[in-house]
Amino acid sequence: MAAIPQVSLISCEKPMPVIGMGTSSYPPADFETAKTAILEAIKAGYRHFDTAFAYGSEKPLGEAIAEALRLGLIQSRDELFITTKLWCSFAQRDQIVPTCKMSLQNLKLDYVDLYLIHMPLRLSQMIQKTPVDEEIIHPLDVKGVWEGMEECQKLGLTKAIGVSNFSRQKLEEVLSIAKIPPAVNQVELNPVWQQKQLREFCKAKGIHITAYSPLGANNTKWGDNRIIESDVLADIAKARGKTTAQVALRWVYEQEVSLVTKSFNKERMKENLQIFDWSLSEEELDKISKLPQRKGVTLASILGPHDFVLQLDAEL
Ligand SMILES: NC(=O)C1=CN([C@@H]2O[C@H](COP(=O)(O)OP(=O)(O)OC[C@H]3O[C@@H](n4cnc5c(N)ncnc54)[C@H](OP(=O)(O)O)[C@@H]3O)[C@@H](O)[C@H]2O)C=CC1
Ligand SMILES: O=C[C@H](O)[C@@H](O)[C@@H](O)[C@H](O)C(=O)O
Repeated sequence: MAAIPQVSLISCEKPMPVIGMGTSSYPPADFETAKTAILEAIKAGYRHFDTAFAYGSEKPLGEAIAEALRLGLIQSRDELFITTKLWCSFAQRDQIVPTCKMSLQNLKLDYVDLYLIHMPLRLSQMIQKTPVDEEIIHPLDVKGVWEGMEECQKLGLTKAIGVSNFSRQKLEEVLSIAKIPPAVNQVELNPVWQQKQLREFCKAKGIHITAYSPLGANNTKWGDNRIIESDVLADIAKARGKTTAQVALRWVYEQEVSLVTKSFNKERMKENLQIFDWSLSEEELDKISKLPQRKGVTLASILGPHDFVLQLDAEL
C-alpha cells in the first residue's frame, strides 16, 4: 500500500493523515461492531479517526485504541490522530472545557488531536433523537464558544481546534475574534458538492478543509446514492480499473483537502486507502467538474426544516 500523505495544520505541531476513518454509522452500530471495525481499520493502516460526542462512537474508539496498544498494533497513542466534536447541546462558554474532558474520558485519552465545533448553533436541551423542536435551537455565541475552544487548546486537552459546517460568513465571525485561528473546517465535499468558493476562501485564510461524506454518505439517512450510482464516475472507474468510490475519493484528495470516509467493511476500508499511487487525468477532472451540483447533507435534514436551520444551510 502506498504511504498515506500527511498535511500540516496551522497552530498545530502534529501533522494529520489526509484520510481518516469516519465513525458515524447508520443505523448506529453497537459497541462491539464499532470497536471491531475500528480495530480492523487500524490493522488496515488507518491512523486518523473522526468521532463526535453525538455519534456515540467515542467509547468504542477509546476501547479499540486501548486494544490496539495491548496487541502491539501501535506502540503509542501518539501514532494516531483523533478528532472529536463539541455537540450543540454544550455550546456555551462555561461548558466547553468540561465537555471536552467528558469526551476525553469516553476516549480514555489525555488529549485529542483536533476538537471541532460540530455545528454553528446551540441547542438548549440534550437530545436523544433528531429532528429536534424549533424552540430549542438558538444562534451560537461565537465569541464565548471560541474562547472555550481556545482554552481547551491552551490546557493541552487538544492539539488543535476548528469548526464544522461553518460557512464563509460564520468563519469570518470566528476570525474576527480568534486569538488562535481555526485550523480546520470540516464540511461536506465530494464530486456532487464541490465547494469551490469555500475552498478558495479557506485557502486564502490558511484554514484546512476536511471533506466529510466524500462518498455522498450512501445508504445513510443523511446522504444519498448520487455518487455511487454516477455513470460519469463509473465510466472513469471502469477505464482505470478502479472502483467508483476510489475515483470519488481520489478526486476529493486532488482538491488539496483531507477527507474522512466511513466503512465498517474490511474490504471496502482497504479499497478506500488505495488512492495514493495514481492520479486522474485532465480530461477526467474536467468531466467530474461538470457534474450537477447539489448539497446532499443538510443541517435541516438532521435537525428539521426550521427557518434558522434552513438559513444556515443556505449559507453553506
Ligand atoms: N461534521 C459533520 O457534521 C459530519 C461528519 N461526518 C463524518 O464523516 C464521516 C464520513 O462521512 P459519511 O457521512 O459516513 O459518508 P461517506 O461518504 O464516507 O459514506 C459512507 C457510506 O458509504 C459506504 N461505503 C464506504 N466505502 C465504500 C465503497 N468503497 N464502496 C461503496 N460504498 C462504500 C459505507 O458503508 P459500509 O460501512 O458498509 O462500507 C457507508 O454507508 C462520518 O462517518 C463522520 O465521521 C459525516 C457527516 C457529517
Ligand atoms: O441523526 C443523524 C446523525 O447524528 C448524523 O446527522 C450525524 O451522524 C452526521 O453524520 C454528523 O456527523 O453530524
